[in-house]
Amino acid sequence: MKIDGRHFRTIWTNDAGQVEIIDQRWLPHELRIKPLPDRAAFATAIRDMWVRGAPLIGATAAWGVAVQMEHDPSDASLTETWQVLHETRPTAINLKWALDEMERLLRPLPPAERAAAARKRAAEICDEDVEANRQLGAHGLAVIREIAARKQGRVNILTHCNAGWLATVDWGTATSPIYQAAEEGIDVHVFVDETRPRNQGAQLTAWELASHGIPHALVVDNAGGHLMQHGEVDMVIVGTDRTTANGDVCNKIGTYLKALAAHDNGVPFYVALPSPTIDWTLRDGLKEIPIEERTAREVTHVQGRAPEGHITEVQISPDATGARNPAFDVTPARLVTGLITERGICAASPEGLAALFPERARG
Ligand SMILES: CSC[C@H]1O[C@H](OP(=O)(O)O)[C@H](O)[C@@H]1O
Repeated sequence: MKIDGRHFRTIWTNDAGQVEIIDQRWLPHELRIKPLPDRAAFATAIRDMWVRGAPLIGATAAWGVAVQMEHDPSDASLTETWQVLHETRPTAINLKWALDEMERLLRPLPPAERAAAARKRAAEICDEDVEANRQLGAHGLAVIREIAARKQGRVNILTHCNAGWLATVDWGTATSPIYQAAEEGIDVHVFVDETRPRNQGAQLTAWELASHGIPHALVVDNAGGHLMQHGEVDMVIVGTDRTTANGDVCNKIGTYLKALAAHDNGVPFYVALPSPTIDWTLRDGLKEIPIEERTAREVTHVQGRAPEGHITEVQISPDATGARNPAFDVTPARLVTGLITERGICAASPEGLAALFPERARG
């Protein structure tokens, strides 16, 4: 999407063929571009959330394999790279999807052919993500159009965390319908959950929407239920890091609470996802999806811009206070109104997903 009128993706190759990314840790205050010269840099970028968001994690991993094949295309290197990148973060299934894609392509090839093939496939994965998110956005747009027609007025949408273009290669998932609705002239307004502890909403989603001139308001994570009780939310739309074959949705911590509030107040709760985010092997998200536990420091400290203008981190709790930091939770399918995919919208159920992905239903 555009930053000050200039089109960006979140990951790209520069004129010298080097992979570069937006280092999202410094947004919204600083736009820092970083090269990723080797496998270690790719692993650090994913693990330390220079890049984050399920589709972008997958795309970054694919490029990480491609860059490593230019350094060492041996079988051992391919095996080790799968392992090194896979262990960076456990929850987003796109990481394993992308690594498996690269493994399936490269393993049968002679090592001498692997680097070129890997680079080609990594670029394809990025382009496929952009197109899938554009397509799912068009499907999600229909939901927003229907609400706008019914209300004959502003459509108020609540979203949690950042499932924007910064979480993907471009367009975003939850934000793609919003961008397309705004482009069509529909009056949309977005309540942006700050999304503690890392504030992806406050720092990333708010920055995205502000950059695109989309009306929005930042709210604390605990305000969503109140807004829904008072009829101020027409729909909730979020992304996901892994959705099971029966429609259970794993997403940033706090999503489940929004789904409960939406269900209690009759507010439609949609999840936007490209199909690499579906884990077809799982049917019980609560029991089977690994939930990443991140550092206590992410909870006990918060990052921001100091009055002097530099970015800093401050402690918000007593020295003696520890913290738990589960980074995701699972929303059961029964609380999900619909899944918005690149192939259309379906119920969060095995039947719904099978209707859109019959090749998967056949196993
Ligand atoms: C379109 S996937 C976005 C998804 O990823 C985020 O997690 P993180 O920032 O920790 O990578 C969050 O769960 C978003 O909904």
